Amino acid sequence: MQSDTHFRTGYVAIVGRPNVGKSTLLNSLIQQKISITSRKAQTTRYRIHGILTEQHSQIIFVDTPGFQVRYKNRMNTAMNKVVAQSMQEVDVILFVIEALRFDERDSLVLERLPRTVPVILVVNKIDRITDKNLLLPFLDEMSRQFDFVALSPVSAAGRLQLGGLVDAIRPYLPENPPLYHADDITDKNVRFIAAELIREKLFRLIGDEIPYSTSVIIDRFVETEKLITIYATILIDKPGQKAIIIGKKGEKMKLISSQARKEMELLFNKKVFLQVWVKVRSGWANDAHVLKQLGHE
Ligand SMILES: Nc1nc2c(ncn2[C@@H]2O[C@H](COP(=O)(O)OP(=O)(O)OP(=O)(O)O)[C@@H](O)[C@H]2O)c(=O)[nH]1
Repeated sequence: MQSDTHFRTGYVAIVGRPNVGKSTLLNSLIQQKISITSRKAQTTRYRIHGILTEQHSQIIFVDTPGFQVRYKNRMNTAMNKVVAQSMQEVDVILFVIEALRFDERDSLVLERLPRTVPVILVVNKIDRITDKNLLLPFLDEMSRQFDFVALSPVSAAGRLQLGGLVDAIRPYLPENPPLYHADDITDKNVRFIAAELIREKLFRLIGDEIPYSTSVIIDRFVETEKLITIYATILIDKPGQKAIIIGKKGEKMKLISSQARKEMELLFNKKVFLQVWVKVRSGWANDAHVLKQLGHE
């Protein structure tokens, strides 16, 4: 039997430009839907821990937000700070790019990688490659750009070669006992997860009309033995956005609430009563008080 002293536990940051599949990768690795995914860019706003516990190791993933370049406000500054900070503190960095694609936005992230932490290049979406002969030269070219400790081609969505990625991470984790119970999937509290689920439904069901500056606050979260009661508010910038979110006869809002509630019930394994309001809060992304409620400062 292997002694406990050989158990490895460490922190891993997932970085990369928006839309390369960081959230999908995290979800596939921990096989739980915690981090928000969407076809749109820049939907991840928080630092999220996903935990993968195996027989001899525990990997604590930090899902960092995409680099915010579109809008300049306090929210983005706070987020960039989170990215920089989480990159310094971890044991391994996964730098995620798309297969056969490396543009200046990837390059911007690459330039900001610390030299003091081992970096694994994760080449995602390999399921999309039609000519497999192109992969090797691409990996070769990438390995010239930075001193990666490993190159790991995967498909996060297709769950291809994820075991290889975990094997590449493991040697760089320090020998430590596990920090979390094996059943823990995240150290974020349930209020946060509830807010993320509502936000994901917003992005999925409203489409392009909904700006990225929209956010969700959980006003009340009461859990009893049989039921969780949640009151949430969707904060929007402009009064005009309210009608879009609520929809004709409240149809959109109903759909958002009921889909979010169903997922919460699955995840929390309990009946959920969910009430969602929409409020206009002009310029909220610059409001220090709101940022604090969202856990940014
Ligand atoms: N074909 C394919 N699509 C993928 C794969 N992984 C992710 N995607 C898709 O790529 C899109 C972006 O994925 P996300 O996981 O939200 O990307 P992200 O990097 O977390 O994005 P931000 O939150 O904007 O930083 C989604 O539509 C995913 O379904 C993959 O392995 N193959």
